Amino acid sequence: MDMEKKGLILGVFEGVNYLDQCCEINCNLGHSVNVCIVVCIYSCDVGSMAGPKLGRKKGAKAISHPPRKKQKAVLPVEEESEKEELLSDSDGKDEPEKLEESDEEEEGVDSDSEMSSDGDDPFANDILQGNDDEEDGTDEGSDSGEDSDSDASDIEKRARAIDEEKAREKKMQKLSYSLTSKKKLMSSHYRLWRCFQFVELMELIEAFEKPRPICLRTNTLKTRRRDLAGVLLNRGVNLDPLSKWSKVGLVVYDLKFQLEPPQNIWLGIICASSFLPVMALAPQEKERIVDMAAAPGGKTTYVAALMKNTGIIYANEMKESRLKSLTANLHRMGVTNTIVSNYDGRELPKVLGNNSVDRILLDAPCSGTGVISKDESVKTSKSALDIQNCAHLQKQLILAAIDMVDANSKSGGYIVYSTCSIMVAEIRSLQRASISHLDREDKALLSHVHNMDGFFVAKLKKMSNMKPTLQESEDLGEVEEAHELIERNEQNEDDQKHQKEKVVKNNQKEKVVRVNQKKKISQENKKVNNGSSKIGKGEKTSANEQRMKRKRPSREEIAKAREEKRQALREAKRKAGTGNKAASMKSQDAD
Ligand SMILES: C[S@@+](CC[C@H](N)C(=O)[O-])C[C@H]1O[C@@H](n2cnc3c(N)ncnc32)[C@H](O)[C@@H]1O
Repeated sequence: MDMEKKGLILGVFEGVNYLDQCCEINCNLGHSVNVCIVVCIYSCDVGSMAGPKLGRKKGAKAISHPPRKKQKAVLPVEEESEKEELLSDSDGKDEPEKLEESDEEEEGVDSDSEMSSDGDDPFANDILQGNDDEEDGTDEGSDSGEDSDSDASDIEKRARAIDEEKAREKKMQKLSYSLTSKKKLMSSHYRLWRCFQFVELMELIEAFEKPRPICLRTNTLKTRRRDLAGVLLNRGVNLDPLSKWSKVGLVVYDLKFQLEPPQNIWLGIICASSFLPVMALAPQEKERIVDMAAAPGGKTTYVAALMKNTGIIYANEMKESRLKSLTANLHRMGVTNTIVSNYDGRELPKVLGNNSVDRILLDAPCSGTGVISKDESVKTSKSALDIQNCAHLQKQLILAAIDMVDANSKSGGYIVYSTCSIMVAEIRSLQRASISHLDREDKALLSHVHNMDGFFVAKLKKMSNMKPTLQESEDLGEVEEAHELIERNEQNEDDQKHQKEKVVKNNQKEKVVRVNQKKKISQENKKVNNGSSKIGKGEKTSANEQRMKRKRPSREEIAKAREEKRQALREAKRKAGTGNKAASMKSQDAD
C-alpha cells in the first residue's frame, strides 16, 4: 500500500482510531479516467464509544438505547471523563461541576435501567420464584385450617394462572410474529443476503429491530458543541459525546422536547453513520463541492459547516418535491454558500462541466436496506429488480461524478460514494464502474456489528483527467462485461432453480402447443386430401402451405366481389319487399 496515500486518508480522519483497515486499490476505472480507490472501512460502535453517562440528573431514566453489555467494543473505550471530551471543543474551561458529580450517580441509574429495560436481569426470575414459593408455603399451611383463607388463595392461584397463561400467549404471539417477519425477510431477499453466514444473518436481522441511539449533530455555524451540550443538560436531557472521532456529535437518551427543538442550534435527529461520508469527504474551505443527491440536506449542511460557509456547494436534487425540505434546512441552519439545483445527477457534467469541481459527495439513492430499523417496509417491499435498478442508477451517477471532479484540483480530486444499503449489488456499483475487486462484507458498516444503521462509504481519488484511448476503452468495456458476466453467474441457486422450473414449464407448454399444432395440421391435411380431387395421393402439400401459396386477390377483384355482394343484397331486399306487399294485399282482401 502506498503509505503516502494511506497517510493522506488517515490524515482525513486525524485522531480517528476506529479505522479498522484502510486499503487502497489502484485500478483502471471504467469510463474515462484512472481513479485510485481508497476504501475506508469503518468499525464504529456508538454505544461503546460513548462511554459512561454524562450529567444525568437524579432519577432520570435512560430510555431506548441499546443495552451496552451486548455491544462489541470495537474501539478502545475512553474511560476518562467524557464530560471533558464533550466540553473540550476548544479550551475545556468552564465545565459545570454539577455535571461531574452526577457522573457517579449516573452509573447506578444506568445499570438499573438497563436491567429493567432489557429484561436480562438474571435475578429477576429468582425473585419472582421466591415469592411464589413463599406463597405456596402459606397455602399449604392454610389448607389444614380456615376455608375462607384457602378459597381466597385458590382464587389468587387461579388468577395468577390466568395471568401467566395470558403472558405466555402474548409471548408466543410476539415470537411467531417475529419469526414470520424474519422468514419473510429471509425469503424475499435470500439471494441478496447470500454473502452472510446464517448465524450472522440472524444477528443482522435481530439488529435491524433494535432502536439505534439518537444522535444529534451540533450546527457549528450557529453554536459550539459544548454550548449545545450545556443547554441540553440544563433542560434535563441525558447525553454523551458521540465519540472522540466526532467533534460535533452527541448521543441523546431521552429527548423529551423532541417536537420543539431549539431550531437554531441543531439539525435534528440523525444517525451516527451519516456523519461518516462527510468526514471522509473532508471538505476544505473555499473549495467547489458538489452534493449530487442532496435532499433533505443532512450532509450538505454538515459540509457547509466544515467549509465555514466559504467556497461553493452545488446541492443537487432530482426530485422537485424534495427541494422544499432541502432549501428549508439550508435556511434554518444558516447555510449561505450553497446553490440548489434540480437535475438528474447524471446530467450534471453537462451543466457544471467536466473536471470542474474539487470534491463530490454522492450519497446515492439506494434500496435503504441498511436502515430497516427506521423503515420496516424495506424488508419486504424491495424486489431483486429494485435493487438491480438502484445499482444501475448508482453506477451511472458514479460515472458522472468521475467526469465532473478535477484530478488536477490542488486540494481535492475526491469523490465520496455512500449508500445506506448493505446489498452487494449496490455496493458493487463501484465495481461496475470497473473499479477492481472490492471484498463486499468488509466494506459495509453492518448493523449487528457496529450498532449503527447499515452503511457503505468509499472514497475515490481521480488520478487523471485524460480520457482513455479507444483501445483502453475497449479493454475496459471488456472488463465491465466480465463483471456483468460474473454477476450473472452469481445468481443464487434459488434463482436458478426458479428459472429452471420456468423453463421446464415453458418447454412443456410449447410441447403441448406443438403437438396440438401438428395434430391440427395433420387433420387439415387429411380433410384436404379427402375433399380435394386436385391434390393427389402423392402430393404432400399441407393446407397451410396451400394457404400461404394462395395469391392475394387484386383490388379490382375485391371491388368486383363487393359489387356482386351488394347486388345480391339488393335483389334479396327487393324480393322480400314484393313478398311483403303481396302478403299485405292478401290480408286486406281477407278483411
Ligand atoms: C440517500 S438520499 C440523500 C440524502 C442526503 N444526502 C442527506 O444526507 O440528507 C438520495 C437522494 O437522491 C435523490 N435522487 C434520486 N435519483 C436521483 C438522481 N438521478 N439524481 C439526483 N438525485 C437523485 C433522491 O430523491 C433522494 O433525495
